[in-house]
Amino acid sequence: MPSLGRLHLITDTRPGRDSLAVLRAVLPMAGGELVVQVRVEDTATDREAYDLARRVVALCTPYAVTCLVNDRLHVALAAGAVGGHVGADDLPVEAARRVLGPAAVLGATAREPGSAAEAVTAGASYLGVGPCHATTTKDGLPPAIGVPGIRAVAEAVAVPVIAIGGVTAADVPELRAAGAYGVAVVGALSGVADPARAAAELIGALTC
Ligand SMILES: Cc1ncc(COP(=O)(O)OP(=O)(O)O)c(N)n1
Ligand SMILES: Cc1ncsc1CCOP(=O)(O)O
Ligand SMILES: [Mg+2]
Repeated sequence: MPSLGRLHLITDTRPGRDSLAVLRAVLPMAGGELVVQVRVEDTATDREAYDLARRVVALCTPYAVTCLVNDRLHVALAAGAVGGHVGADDLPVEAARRVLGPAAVLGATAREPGSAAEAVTAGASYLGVGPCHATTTKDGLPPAIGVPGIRAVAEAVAVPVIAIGGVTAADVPELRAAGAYGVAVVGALSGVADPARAAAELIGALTC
């Protein structure tokens, strides 16, 4: 299994956002710490997801940056991604692992220690844990678990914990102190004037 980067850039395909422009800005300075997760709206067709994933894989390959696909594991396989990410409404982790195979990177969402440990037993290679803080990026999320919630999961599992939800570079020191390995962000890179600079700040905080 390839070593996992600490900064997970999740594509923002909401209207008015340009996820490929953000990725082009971030890739040249991110080095091995970047993971890109292709995430499309639920209303997107598989063809749209596949087309975006192919473009993201093509952009990531020259930089040896890991590309994952959220939810749609057939798209991950078809597009040549390194793996995928599943949550409670997606394929169960053990089924996702069977689909992707033993060598793939497979992320699973968790928000408390019990389900986190179960996801690892079922084959997750990392956990996306949150929402850490409140966020407007996704509707219908459960309450934020805060840094203590991240710590509780990190203490319960031996795989990398990736904190998600309203995370900025300023949050990184206390998240690392709580046991988080890395962070996954949408708005902290997509909603800013200078994504390359924002990524440099995040990676600096994650690797110092
Ligand atoms: C790294 C990471 N963590 C959590 C999620 C959320 O996945 P899920 O709960 O399945 O919700 P959707 O993203 O599918 O709406 C994630 N995508 N990545
Ligand atoms: C997909 C997802 N799952 C939990 S929070 C979230 C969105 C994170 O976006 P942001 O980094 O902008 O808060
Ligand atoms: Mg999902």
